Amino acid sequence: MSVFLPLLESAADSALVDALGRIGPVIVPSLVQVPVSDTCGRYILFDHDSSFDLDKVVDFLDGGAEKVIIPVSWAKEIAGTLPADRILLLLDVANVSAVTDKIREGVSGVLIKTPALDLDLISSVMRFFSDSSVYVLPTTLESPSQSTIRKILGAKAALVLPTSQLTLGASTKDQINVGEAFVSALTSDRRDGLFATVVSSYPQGGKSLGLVYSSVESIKESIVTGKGVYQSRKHGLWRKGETSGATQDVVHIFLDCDSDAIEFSVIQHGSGFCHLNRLSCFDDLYGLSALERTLQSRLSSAPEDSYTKRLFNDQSLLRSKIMEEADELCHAETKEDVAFEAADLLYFAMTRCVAAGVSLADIERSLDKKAKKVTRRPGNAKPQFAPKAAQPTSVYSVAAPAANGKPNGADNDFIRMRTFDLSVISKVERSQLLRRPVLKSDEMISKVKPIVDEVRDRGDTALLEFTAKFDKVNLSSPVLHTPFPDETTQIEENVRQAIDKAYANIRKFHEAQAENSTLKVETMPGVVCSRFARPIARVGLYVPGGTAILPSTALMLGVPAQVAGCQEIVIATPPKSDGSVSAEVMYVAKLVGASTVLKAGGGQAVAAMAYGTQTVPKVDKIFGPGNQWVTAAKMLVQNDTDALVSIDMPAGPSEVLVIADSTSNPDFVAADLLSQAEHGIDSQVVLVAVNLTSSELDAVEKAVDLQAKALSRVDIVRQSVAKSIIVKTSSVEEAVKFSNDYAPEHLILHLKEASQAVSLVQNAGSVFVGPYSPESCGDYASGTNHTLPTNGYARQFSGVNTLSFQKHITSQEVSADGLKVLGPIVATLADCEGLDAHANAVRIRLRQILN
Ligand SMILES: NC(=O)c1ccc[n+]([C@@H]2O[C@H](COP(=O)([O-])OP(=O)(O)OC[C@H]3O[C@@H](n4cnc5c(N)ncnc54)[C@H](O)[C@@H]3O)[C@@H](O)[C@H]2O)c1
Ligand SMILES: N[C@H](CO)Cc1c[nH]c[nH+]1
Repeated sequence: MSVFLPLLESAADSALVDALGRIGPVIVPSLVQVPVSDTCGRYILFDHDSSFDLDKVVDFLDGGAEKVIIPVSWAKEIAGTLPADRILLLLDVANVSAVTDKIREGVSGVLIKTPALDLDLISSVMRFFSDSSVYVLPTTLESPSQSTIRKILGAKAALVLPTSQLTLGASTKDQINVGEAFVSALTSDRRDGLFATVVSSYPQGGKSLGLVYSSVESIKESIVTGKGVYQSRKHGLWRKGETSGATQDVVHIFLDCDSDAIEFSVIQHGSGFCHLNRLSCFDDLYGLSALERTLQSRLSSAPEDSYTKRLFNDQSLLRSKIMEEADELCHAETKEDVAFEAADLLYFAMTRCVAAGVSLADIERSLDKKAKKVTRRPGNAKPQFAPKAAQPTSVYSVAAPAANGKPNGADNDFIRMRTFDLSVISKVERSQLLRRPVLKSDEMISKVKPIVDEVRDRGDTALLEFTAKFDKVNLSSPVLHTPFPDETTQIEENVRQAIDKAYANIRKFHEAQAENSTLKVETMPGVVCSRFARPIARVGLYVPGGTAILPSTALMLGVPAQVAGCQEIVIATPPKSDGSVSAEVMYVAKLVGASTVLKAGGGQAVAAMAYGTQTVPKVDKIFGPGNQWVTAAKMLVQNDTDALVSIDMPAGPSEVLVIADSTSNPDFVAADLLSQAEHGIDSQVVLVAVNLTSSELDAVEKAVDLQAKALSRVDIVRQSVAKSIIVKTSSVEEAVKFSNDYAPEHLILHLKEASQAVSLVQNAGSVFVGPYSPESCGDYASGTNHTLPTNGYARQFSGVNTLSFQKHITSQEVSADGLKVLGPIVATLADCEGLDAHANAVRIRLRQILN
C-alpha cells in the first residue's frame, strides 16, 4: 500500500507529476489530460456523472492502468465481469449502505470521500471491506501534514492528496513537500536515524548494484530531483556521480514491507555503481542481461570475424535463423533440449532487438503492459503458421470473455463455448484444458477463518450476527428442533408426491449399499480377522440455499444418513428473507428423521456444526456441497484437531462432461450441458465431440445458444459457458481417455454404443448412459446420489453414499493354537524393531501355553 495516493489535477506541473511517479502510483481522473511517464502506475478515477461505459473501463485497463476507481452504480454492472484486483470502489460516506455483497466481492478496495477525517468511520469501512485497501479523500482537508498522513496509515488506510496540496518546494500551511509526505511513513531502527538502502538496476531487471544509506534529507532531494542522492556515514549528503560522472536517474523509490528500508531502482550511467568501476558491487551480470551487454558492445565495435556482427549486417540471415530456431524449439522434446533451443532462439531474438535499439527493459515493460490486459485475443495462429485442418483457440485465455473479445453481456451475443482440436494442440495445451477455472482456495480459507473463529468463540451470538450480515435476516434463535411444527412442512401436493417417489428410489439404492453383515476371514488356522460397520453417530448436512433452494440435496444427504443409522442428523441451510426455512427442505428433514434444522448458511453454519454452540449440537462429520465460503470452512475445520470433525470431500462448482458422436441429438446434448452451466458462474461444462462434422458441431452450438437464451438463469449461463470448452476427438477411446484425465463430476455418454463405453470409464463421479438418461435424473430421483466429487477429485474420491455415513471397525480373535503359530512371527518382527514390550506380550503367553 502507498504512503499516500496523489490525485492529479489538470493544473499540476510536469516536474511535480514526475516526482510523484517516482514514489508510487498516481490517481488520474478519466477526463483529465496530464501526461504521466510510462513507468508510473496509474489508477483511473471515474468521478463524473456520465453514464456507465464498460468499453472505456476496459480500454483503460487494457492500456496499462493498474486499477480503475468506479462509482457504486458502475460497480453493480461490472462486479464479477472484470478482475476484482483491478477495481476500486468510489464511495461517498452517504452511500456505504448501497454496497451489496456482490459489489464487495467484485472489488479490491475502496476510495472513500468524506468531509472529515473520522477514524471510527475508516475502521468500520475497513471491517466491511475486510482485507481490502482503503484510501481516504477528505473533501475539506485544509493543511496536509505528516501527522495526518501517519494518523491514516495508523488506521491501515492511506490518504489521497490532490496535487494542489503538494509541492516540490518547502511545505506551507496549504501544501506539503512531496518528499516530506513520502518519508512520513519511515521509521529507522538505527541510532544514526539512517535507512538501509538497496540500489538496483531498472534496465537489468532489478539486479542489485549495491547497499548504501539514506537520510530523510537525501530521500527528499532524490524524489524532487530524480537523481540518486544518498547519505554517506562519513561525508554527509552524497550526490552519486557528482565527481565521477557516474550519475543515476531514479525510476522508482520503494519502501520495504515495514517501512524501515528502501529500494532505489535506477538507471546507472558512466562506469557503473561500484567504486571499482564496475556496474555492481556484487557479482557481474549473467544470463539475459549479460547477453544484452555483449550484444550491445558487439554492435558498437565487433571483431571482423564476429558472427554476431554478420547477423547485424545481414537482416535476411538473422530472419532465417530466428525462424529456424523457433522451429527447433517447437520440436524439442526433453527438458534439456527445450532449454538449449530456447537459449538459441533468445540469442537471435535479442540480436534483432539490440540491432533495433530495443533493450531488455523495453521488452519487460511490454510484457508487463500485456499482463495488465483484461481482454485477450483468441490467440489463433496467422494463416501461414496455422496447422492445416484446424484453428484452435488459445487454451490460455480461460479468463477470456466471448469470442468477439468483449465480455459476454449484451443480449444479442452468441452464447458459445471455446473449441479445441485434440489432434493439433500440444501436450501442455491439453493439460491446460484439464484444469478448471481458477479456484483461489488459500485466499478463501483466510477470508472465512475470522467467521469460523468468531462462531467457535462466541457461539450463537456470532452465528446470529453473521446471519444478519450475510443473509440479511434477524433471527431470535438459529435452530428448529423436532417435533417440527406442521405449518413448517406444508407443501404442494404434487411436490410432496414427487419428493416421496424420489425418497423411495434413493432409499432403495442406498439401502442396498449398506454394510450390515460382518466380514470374517481366517488368515491362519486359529487366527480370525473380521470387519464390521457402525454408523457415525452425529452428522451435519449442509443444504445450499444462496441462489437456489435445494430440497434434493437434503434428500441426497439425509437418506443415506438415515439408512446408515446415524443417531443425530443436523441439517443446516440459509434462511429465507422472512427467517423461515423452505417448507420443502423442512418436509425432507422430517422424512429423514433430522433432529435439528440450523437456519444458517456459509462458513458460520459449518463452524456451528463443527464446534457446536449453545443451541447447535456438535457433529462428527459434515457433508454437502456449497459455495466457496462453505467449501473453505469445511476444509478449515477438518484441519483443526480441536474440532475433531471430518468432511465428506472437497466439493466445488458443479460440472458435466458430455461425450457425443454423430448419432447424438444436438438438442439433448445442449440441454444436458446447460443443466449444469446454470448452477453458478463458476460451473464448467465440457463437450467431447467424437468425429462430429462442422455442421453437426454447429447444430449443437446453435442449440446451446438458443436454449440458453430462454433460461431464467441466462445471466449465470453466459458466464459459465464462456469458461467452458468443446474438445474435438477422432475416436471413442480418445474421448474417454480425455474424460478419464479430466475426471468429471458427471459424465454423459451420447454414443451409439453407450453402454459398452462404460467399461472404459476410470474416473467420474456418476455416469449417465445413452440418450434417455439426462443428468437431471441423477440430480433428483433415479436413486443415485448427486453429491459428487468435482474439480478432478473423482480420481480419488467417491460420491456420497451409505458407506460415507459408516465407519469400519476391525477385530481379531486368536486361539491358543493360533498363537502358537502366529506368536513367533510377531515376536521376531518386534525384536527386529527393538520393541521388547511388544515381543514380551506374545512370549509371556507362549510360555504359559507351552507349559
Ligand atoms: N456438487 C454438488 O453436489 C452440488 C449440489 C448443489 C449445489 N452445488 C453448488 O453449491 C453452490 C451453492 O451456492 P449458493 O451460494 O447458492 O448457496 P450456499 O448455501 O452454498 O451459500 C450461501 C451462503 O454463503 C454465505 N455467503 C455468501 N456471500 C458471502 C460473503 N461475501 N461473505 C461470507 N459469507 C457469504 C452466506 O452465509 C449464505 O448463506 C453452487 O456453487 C452450486 O454449484 C453443488
Ligand atoms: N447437479 C447438482 C450437483 O452438481 C445437484 C443438483 C441439485 N439440484 C439440481 N442439481
